[in-house]
Amino acid sequence: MPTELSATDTSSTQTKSGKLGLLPLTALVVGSMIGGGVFSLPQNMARGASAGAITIGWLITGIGMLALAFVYMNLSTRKPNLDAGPYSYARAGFGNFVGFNSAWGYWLSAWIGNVSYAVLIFGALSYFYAPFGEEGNTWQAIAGASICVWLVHALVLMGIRQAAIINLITTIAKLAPIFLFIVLVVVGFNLPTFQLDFWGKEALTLGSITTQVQSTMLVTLWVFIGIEGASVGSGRARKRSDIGKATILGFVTVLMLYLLVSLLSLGVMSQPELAALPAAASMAYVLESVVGPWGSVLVRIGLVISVAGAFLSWTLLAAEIPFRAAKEGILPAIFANENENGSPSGALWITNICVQIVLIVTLYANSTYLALFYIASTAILVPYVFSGAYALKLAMTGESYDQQKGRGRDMAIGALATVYGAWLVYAAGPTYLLMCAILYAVGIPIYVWARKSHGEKSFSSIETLIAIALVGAASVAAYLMWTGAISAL
Ligand SMILES: NC(=[NH2+])NCCC[C@H](N)C(=O)O
Repeated sequence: MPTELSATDTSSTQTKSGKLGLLPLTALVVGSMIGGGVFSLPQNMARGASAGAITIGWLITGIGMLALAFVYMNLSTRKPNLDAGPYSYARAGFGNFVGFNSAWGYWLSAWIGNVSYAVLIFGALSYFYAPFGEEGNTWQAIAGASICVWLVHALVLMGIRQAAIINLITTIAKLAPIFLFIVLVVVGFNLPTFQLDFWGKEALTLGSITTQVQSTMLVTLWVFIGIEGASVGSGRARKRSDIGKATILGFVTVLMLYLLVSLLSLGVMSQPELAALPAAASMAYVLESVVGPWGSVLVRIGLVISVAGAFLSWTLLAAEIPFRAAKEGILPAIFANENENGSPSGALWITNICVQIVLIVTLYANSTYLALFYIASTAILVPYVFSGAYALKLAMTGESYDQQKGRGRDMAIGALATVYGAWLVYAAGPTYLLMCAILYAVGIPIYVWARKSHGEKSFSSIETLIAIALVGAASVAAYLMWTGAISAL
């Protein structure tokens, strides 16, 4: 195949079984990002921000996330052997301990996100069976969620993979209600409602524009998680040039859908009204106010199918990442156990036991979908920031570049993605960062255990410093939680 010889790209993965054209590739990109977040966007965005601030929030996210999308696209062609996702990039660029934290953080985010999915599904079902509760965290909901978790667990142990047919059904289930929502809400759109307090100056609770924009950042991050998976499909592209096009096309499509869902809602209900809606499945309430109860039913059915599909994908991923890391000696060997069906059973068991524990915590702490996905969003920042930084490092050192061509551009993209990541760390705010520090600190002994069992040294001198800082932050966090000064859940 001629593509194999093209000058700057070192990848050979694109040439294998060139199958997918531009449209299916784009669908793959779209599908990897849209999951459950979109169904709650109207309330989640409006709860702390006005229409003006929300627009700025999407603009910043659009630029930052596109940079990240390019980073992954670039890295997947430049380093085709590093195919275990963000974790392998962090490790290649910054050593074992950073690599470990990247895998650990990605794993945390994946399964905590799944807890939020479980709560979201049962919250949506409360319309049909009230005892589940609008937040999906009553004992009935948690019992139902637990049963579903172990059902999916059993299916994956039996060797179930994400089948094309499941993908197709869930893609239709998520896109159909979104399109219909947009069309119907355009009809119900009322310009004066939309223009009401456009910058949130009159609302006493919203604060400055920066504060408002900041309040949207964990939400916009959440709905774009999965962007790192978009480059995974690149190995199946028919034409190499389609990969870039599909990434941009898919990305812009998703951004447009999110923008429309969140902004058009502000023309149906005012910002304070939206903010007062239940956080989970708020799209259902908005559509119901335009077309009546069937709108709510439609959104909820779409949500359940879409999120169930996403739950399965993220269960597979949550097991796959630690499985790979364990195979490379970065996590304890138990994560690398496989059963006779070729499923990563060790990682799967550990993951779903964690999911079960946090589901129970959710019941007692009365945690919400919002709080849970805020933690999942914050947790993924480490793998994201280090992916950007790795792309930046490659472009700066010239490693994997045969010539100067493209280095300047890649440096800019890597820098942009890293800066966006750093801004997100700031925007996440101390509560969620401290909460995550505890979750990351728990990983340290596990890392030491993994290295010890391989008879290897755990930390270099700089890694020791990182570990000490992490333990320090976690201690502060634990103390503050103990005194009740912070509570994230
Ligand atoms: N279970 C997870 N960790 N999911 C993360 C993906 C979130 C996805 N972007 C969504 O909007 O739903």
